[in-house]
Amino acid sequence: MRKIEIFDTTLRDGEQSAGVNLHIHEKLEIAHQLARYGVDVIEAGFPASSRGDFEAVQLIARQVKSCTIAGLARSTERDIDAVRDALREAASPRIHVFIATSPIHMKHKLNLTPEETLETAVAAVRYAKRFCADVEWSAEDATRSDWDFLVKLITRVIDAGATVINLPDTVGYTTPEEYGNLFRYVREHVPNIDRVKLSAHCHDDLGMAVINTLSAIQAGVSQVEVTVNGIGERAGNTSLEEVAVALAIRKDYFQAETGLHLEQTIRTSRLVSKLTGMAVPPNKAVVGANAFAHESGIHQDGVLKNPLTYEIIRPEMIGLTSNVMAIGKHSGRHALREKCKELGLQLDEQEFNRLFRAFKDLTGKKKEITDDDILALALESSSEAMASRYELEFLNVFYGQDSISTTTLGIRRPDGTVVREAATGNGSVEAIYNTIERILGEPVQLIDYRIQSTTGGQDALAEVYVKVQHRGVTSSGRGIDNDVLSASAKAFLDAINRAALKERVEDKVAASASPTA
Ligand SMILES: CC(=O)SCCNC(=O)CCNC(=O)[C@H](O)C(C)(C)COP(=O)(O)OP(=O)(O)OC[C@H]1O[C@@H](n2cnc3c(N)ncnc32)[C@H](O)[C@@H]1OP(=O)(O)O
Ligand SMILES: CC(C)C(=O)C(=O)O
Repeated sequence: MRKIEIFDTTLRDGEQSAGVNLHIHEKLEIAHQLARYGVDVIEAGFPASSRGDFEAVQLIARQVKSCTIAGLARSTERDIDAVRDALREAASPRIHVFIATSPIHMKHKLNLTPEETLETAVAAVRYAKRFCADVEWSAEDATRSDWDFLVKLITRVIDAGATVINLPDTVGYTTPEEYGNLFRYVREHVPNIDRVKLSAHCHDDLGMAVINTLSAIQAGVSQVEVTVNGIGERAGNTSLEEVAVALAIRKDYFQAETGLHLEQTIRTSRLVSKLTGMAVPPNKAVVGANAFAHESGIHQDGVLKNPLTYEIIRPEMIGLTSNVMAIGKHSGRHALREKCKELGLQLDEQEFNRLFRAFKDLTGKKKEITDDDILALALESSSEAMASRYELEFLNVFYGQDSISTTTLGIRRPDGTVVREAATGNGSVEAIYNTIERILGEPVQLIDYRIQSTTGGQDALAEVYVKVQHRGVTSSGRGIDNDVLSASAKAFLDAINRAALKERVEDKVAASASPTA
């Protein structure tokens, strides 16, 4: 099994993400976590770019001793001096120097001829080597550079003392096959290539950073430059966790492994997301919130029977405690039954079927179904509540600012007949309650009315509690709906149903207590 070294550049290239600016202590916290994760090299910053970056690299070099600490420098003595000074206390320092090698960069950005670029690169490596044994050299925009020119450059910088040669796909332009072939070409044509490690560094402009990096591994590179959550300049860099987990899961295919403690993956991802303020998209491979969430009934059934049916990565591998059964529109009975078990709900078959129907209805009205929603629906569907109920059949409310609220409402009686009535009130809720009273033909006194939303968000369910007195019996009721007025009507009817139930029980008790003739 080949060992692939992880060169993490979250603190340098990752911090180049637009809008990200890490405080020195945040950088240190990330560096400690990267060390815990087991990366081989931390590129801690670009010391010449600012006082803050210099101090961050210096602090990390002072405190993090289990990894190589690298600092980036342009091919100038001033930049190299800054890296040297920042890394003075590092246990294992690396100076990383770069220069662009593509025609467009040399001509338009550096204003150098290829020959001048070559001489600058060699001089920079030679200078860096005076202070540090470990010198990485990068050919910026290598994938748009002339391959024979690269061969010439690489040969010379190795002679000047480079220990690692990095060929970045700076603008995310290459393809997997092309990038692999570039490394094969360099390995075949650079005579002293055996003296160095080869490194890949990719950007995600065309969404191919990870696959290009994996292709480079197949072509023989032994170091990959990556960032946590794939953050970085423009569309970002190669995502560390995607490469690491791909190598672990497809060990059989890549025949390569990292020294990472993969169970630190989620913790590292969340820390970087929190400190950079860059949210991880829910569908992001490995670390996205949905990466281990199963929604559809057929998948949930499969995973409940054997997780391997739909899960190629075990959640524990990356530090999660379990997968997620997202209960929603596409869920089936197996998943709902499992959820009930998890919530401690004991339902008989009839109650469960009622709950399942109510749950499916709710998914038509509400995007996210929470545990509270299920608990509320289960209460509504219980046998006790279902016994001899008055049920709301339909409800129409007319409300206008300067007019009297009017309700037309239908109730299904326990014998199955539907009674319709209309009434007015000072407000919509009063109009509803007056209509129900009229249908019952007897007064119901409202003692208390409370409303709350069971869940957050715009599509939250309304939960109404009422206390009523009906035929001398006080009882409370509860109604849940995504409409406040329907929930109010349901709560009122629920309280009346419970009052009737109580009355019957009390009658029974009284009857059994009275002497028979
Ligand atoms: C592909 C990459 O990710 S490369 C790393 C990118 N990272 C950064 O740029 C870090 C943040 N940068 C900064 O803070 C600033 O750009 C600094 C401090 C580094 C430099 O700032 P300034 O001196 O004002 O220069 P500015 O950024 O405007 O221009 C870059 C200069 O560096 C030169 N340059 C670029 N790359 C190199 C190189 N590898 N070697 C030598 N010179 C280089 C450019 O040609 C330009 O030179 P010029 O001023 O003679 O035209
Ligand atoms: C400086 C190099 C390593 C780089 O970040 C790139 O080319 O993308």
